[in-house]
Amino acid sequence: MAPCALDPVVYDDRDGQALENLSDDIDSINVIRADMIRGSDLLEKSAFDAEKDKTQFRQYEDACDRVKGFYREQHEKQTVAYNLKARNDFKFKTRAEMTIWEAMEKLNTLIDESDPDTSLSQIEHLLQTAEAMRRDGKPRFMQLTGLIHDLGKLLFFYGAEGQWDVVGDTFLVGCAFDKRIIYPDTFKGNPDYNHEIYGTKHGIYSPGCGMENVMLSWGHDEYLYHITKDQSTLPDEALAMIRYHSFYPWHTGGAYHEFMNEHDHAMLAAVKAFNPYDLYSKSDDVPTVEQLKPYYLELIDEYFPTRVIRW
Ligand SMILES: O[C@H]1[C@H](O)[C@@H](O)[C@H](O)[C@@H](O)[C@H]1O
Ligand SMILES: [Fe+2]
Ligand SMILES: [Fe+2]
Repeated sequence: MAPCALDPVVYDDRDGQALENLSDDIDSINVIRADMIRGSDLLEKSAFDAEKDKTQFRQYEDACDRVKGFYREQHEKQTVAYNLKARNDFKFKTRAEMTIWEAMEKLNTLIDESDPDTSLSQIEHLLQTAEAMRRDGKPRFMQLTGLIHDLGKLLFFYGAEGQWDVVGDTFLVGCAFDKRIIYPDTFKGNPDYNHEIYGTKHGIYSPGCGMENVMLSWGHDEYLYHITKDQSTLPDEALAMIRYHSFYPWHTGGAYHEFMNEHDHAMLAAVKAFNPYDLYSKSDDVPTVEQLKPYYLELIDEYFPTRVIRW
C-alpha cells in the first residue's frame, strides 16, 4: 500500500479517547512545490527552508487508501441537496458556546483523514501555521487567521455525517465537477454528475456572479467563515483565507475563475499568500502549546470582542 503520514489510526474519536499508533514518518514530508509559490512575493522572506525538497506535499496519486477512500466518499455524497440541508441546519442551531482557545483544545482529538501530509493534532497544525507567519513578520490579523483557520473542523463533533462533510479540499456544487479537483473520476458516483442543470458547465450560476453567490462544498471552511463573519472583526482578506483555503481547484488549479468579480480577484491574492503557510508549515518543528498560549490569547482578544463564541 502507498505510504501515508497517518496510518494506522483511530479516526472516529468523538469521545476524546486516546489516539493510538500515530506513525511518525512525517520527516519525509519536508517538501515544497516551488511552482505553486512562484510569483508570490509575500514569500520572498519565507520561513520555509528552501533546501528542503517540498515537492512531496499533496501527492494524492501516491496517497494511501485512507485518503483515497475519504475522497471517494466525499465526492459521491456532496450534492446540491445535501449542501442546502447543511446550510439550513447551520442557520437554525447553536451547537456550543466556548472561547477560541477552548475550541482549539476540543479540536485536538480530531485527526484529519483527508490529509496525506501530517499526523499532528489540529492544535499543533494551527500553531505551526500561525508561527510560520509570525516568523515572517506577517500582519497580526493574518497570524490569527493562521491560528484559527481549521477550527471549523469542530463540525465533526456537532452533527457531521462523518469526516467527508468536514475536511478535505472543496469544490463547487450546482455546476459540473471540475477536472482540476483531485480524483475527478470519483464524481461519477455523485447523483448530480449527470443532472440536467448541475451537470452543465455553469450549472445554476452565471459567469461573473461573484464567489459570494456560489455554493462551495460544505465543510470546515464554510462553517468557520460564517462564524467569523458574524462574530469577529477580522478583515475581508482573513474571511477569504478562511472560506477558500481548501479550495485548491480555484486558488491553485485555476478553475471557476469565470464566476469571479473584481473583489474576488483581490481575495484570491490574499488566499494565495495564506496557503503556503497552511501547507508547508506541516513539516516545521512541533510547537510547545503552553509556551505560545499567552501571545495568542492576547491576539484572539483583539479580534473576537465577545470572547465566548456561538459555534
Ligand atoms: O486534507 C486537507 C485538510 O483537510 C485541510 O484542513 C484542508 O484545508 C485541505 O484543503 C485538505 O487538503
Ligand atoms: Fe483546512
Ligand atoms: Fe490547515
